[in-house]
Amino acid sequence: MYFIEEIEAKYDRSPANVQIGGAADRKADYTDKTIKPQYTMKTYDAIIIGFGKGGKTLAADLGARGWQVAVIEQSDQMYGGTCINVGCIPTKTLVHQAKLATYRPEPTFGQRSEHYRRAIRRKEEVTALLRDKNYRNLADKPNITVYTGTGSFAGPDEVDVTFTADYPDRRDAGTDPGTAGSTNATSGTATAKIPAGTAAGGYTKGEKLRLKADRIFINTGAETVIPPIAGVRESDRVYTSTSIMELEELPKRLVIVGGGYIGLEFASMYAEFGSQVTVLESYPELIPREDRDIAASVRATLEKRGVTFRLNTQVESVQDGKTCAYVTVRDSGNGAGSTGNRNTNNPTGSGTDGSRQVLEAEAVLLATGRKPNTAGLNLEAAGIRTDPRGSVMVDDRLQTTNPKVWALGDVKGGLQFTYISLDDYRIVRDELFGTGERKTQDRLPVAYAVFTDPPLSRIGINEEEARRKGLDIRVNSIPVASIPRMHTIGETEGVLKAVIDARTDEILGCTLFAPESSEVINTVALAMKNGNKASLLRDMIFTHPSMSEALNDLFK
Ligand SMILES: Cc1cc2nc3c(=O)[nH]c(=O)nc-3n(C[C@H](O)[C@H](O)[C@H](O)COP(=O)(O)OP(=O)(O)OC[C@H]3O[C@@H](n4cnc5c(N)ncnc54)[C@H](O)[C@@H]3O)c2cc1C
Ligand SMILES: NC(=O)c1ccc[n+]([C@@H]2O[C@H](COP(=O)([O-])OP(=O)(O)OC[C@H]3O[C@@H](n4cnc5c(N)ncnc54)[C@H](O)[C@@H]3O)[C@@H](O)[C@H]2O)c1
Repeated sequence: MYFIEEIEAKYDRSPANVQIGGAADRKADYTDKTIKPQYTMKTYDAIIIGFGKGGKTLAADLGARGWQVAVIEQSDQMYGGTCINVGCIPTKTLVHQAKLATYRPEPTFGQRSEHYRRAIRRKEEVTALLRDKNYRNLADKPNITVYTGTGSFAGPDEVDVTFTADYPDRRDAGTDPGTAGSTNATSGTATAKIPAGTAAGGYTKGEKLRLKADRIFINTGAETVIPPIAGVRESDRVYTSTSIMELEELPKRLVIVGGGYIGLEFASMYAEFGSQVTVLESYPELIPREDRDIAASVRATLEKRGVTFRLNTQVESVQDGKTCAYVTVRDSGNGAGSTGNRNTNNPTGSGTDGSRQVLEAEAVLLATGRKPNTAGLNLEAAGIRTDPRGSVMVDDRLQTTNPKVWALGDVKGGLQFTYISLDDYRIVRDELFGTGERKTQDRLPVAYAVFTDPPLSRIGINEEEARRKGLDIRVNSIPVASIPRMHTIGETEGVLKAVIDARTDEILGCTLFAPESSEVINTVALAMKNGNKASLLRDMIFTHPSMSEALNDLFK
């Protein structure tokens, strides 16, 4: 039932000033004065659904230009979005803490667990700080309203907010006097406060409000894919990347389902914290988009840290026991690609049944991909179409199939990185205030980094792609051990690789599996973006001793 009907049915009366659905001329009869006409429609210049990177940057920009902006965020623990709260920032805080653990390894598991607990606390501090900062950055602006609630389309230019937290401030919706300004809007460690309003009253959790704007931006991000594995939803020991970072007990044995970005980062991190880690990947190859020599180097390095890889492996079920979970796995085909030490050195292995095996683990992490967050957005009501993967369909300027609505960040599919969402904001900004020429294709090539230890960073095409395309290339590869700087810090594992056009000297791609590569790849990106030749990096004067100076040799 549509919400206004729900309220009317509940109280058997019609609001005085409802402007929705032709109800404005209905008779007002509020005998219960505690009932507020909070479903009066409010009009903004822009509505942003989701507090992600692109959306929050856009909100601040529009606010600074004097627009009236509504930002709708479903959770008071998610101001600032995925990156700040459950993505890049908490993971990289933990990756750093895990690295610290390797400098002075604790002798007992108990001591390693204590370090892990401190690391989780540290992560909480960092995310709480940034969450609060992000909240204030928008909510403290006079013409930006942050609604803590779920956004859902009610029409082509209308969005309903269902409040998920009490909202005491009614400065811009208000018809009721009341209190404002002092209520803590959050729970847990974040302590962002709802700012004081000029008029007050507020909404309670579950209440609804309708907003209208000529420009609406969807920035609702993505959520973990929960694979159809028997028992995963029932088990108390199965985690997502979000929930495992709340786990305060270091798991002695951790099984990770999925060997992609999240799988590898968590495998590297938890191995350094002191867990015995097994990665289960259904695909026959690890990180299939990378050159095989790079994948082999990543795998060998993580195996040295104690990670066990099982490729071509299907997870059949997860069942909780008294002290651990039992993960039943089955090797597909001939098991080619499974790690050589399977069944002999697998720390989690507890028994076999033909090609089946049962692994024991204190925790199981699902790292099986992320899908666009569109459930509940009621996109059909606004004529917004999605593709077969559920991503909001956009053109190269991010406009959806509704000309009043744009989509930014993970929700529109494609590359899922914070800096892509930020660049989406730039495209929208250009569309609204610039020449309207900036497009999604303009940002290529895009670099990325997987924060294993050492990180794997890449830009452009790799050797195998170049050869498949029949390009005339020169491939340079050097081991990390050849870089003086790496000896000074005692980290000599990894490899650097560059793909260069043999005729034009153009840089086609670069992969760095090396310490500090998540920084150095940006230098290569800059050169590529500027159309510089490989000779620029070959002859560039870099500081010494540094990781960057390795580019002199790599681009020879
Ligand atoms: C564990 C992990 C590690 C990562 N590490 C990195 C990294 O190192 N580097 C990197 O670049 N990227 C990383 N990413 C990816 C990165 O976090 C995302 O690409 C990025 O945060 C996406 O931002 P966004 O703008 O799409 O929206 P998000 O930041 O996802 O924000 C969407 C917001 O919308 C809210 N929302 C959803 N539905 C509704 C609704 N109906 N109504 C109201 N609000 C709603 C959500 O609560 C959320 O706060 C990582 C992701 C994960 C999960
Ligand atoms: N450093 C970074 O920038 C960073 C870090 C983490 C995440 N992210 C973003 O988050 C996104 C999601 O990461 P992700 O690792 O969850 O997804 P992913 O798509 O990178 O990897 C998922 C992996 O799980 C495997 N898989 C799927 N179902 C399986 C099953 N049932 N059993 C075994 N294996 C299975 C897939 O074959 C794949 O290798 C990434 O695409 C990335 O954009 C970025």
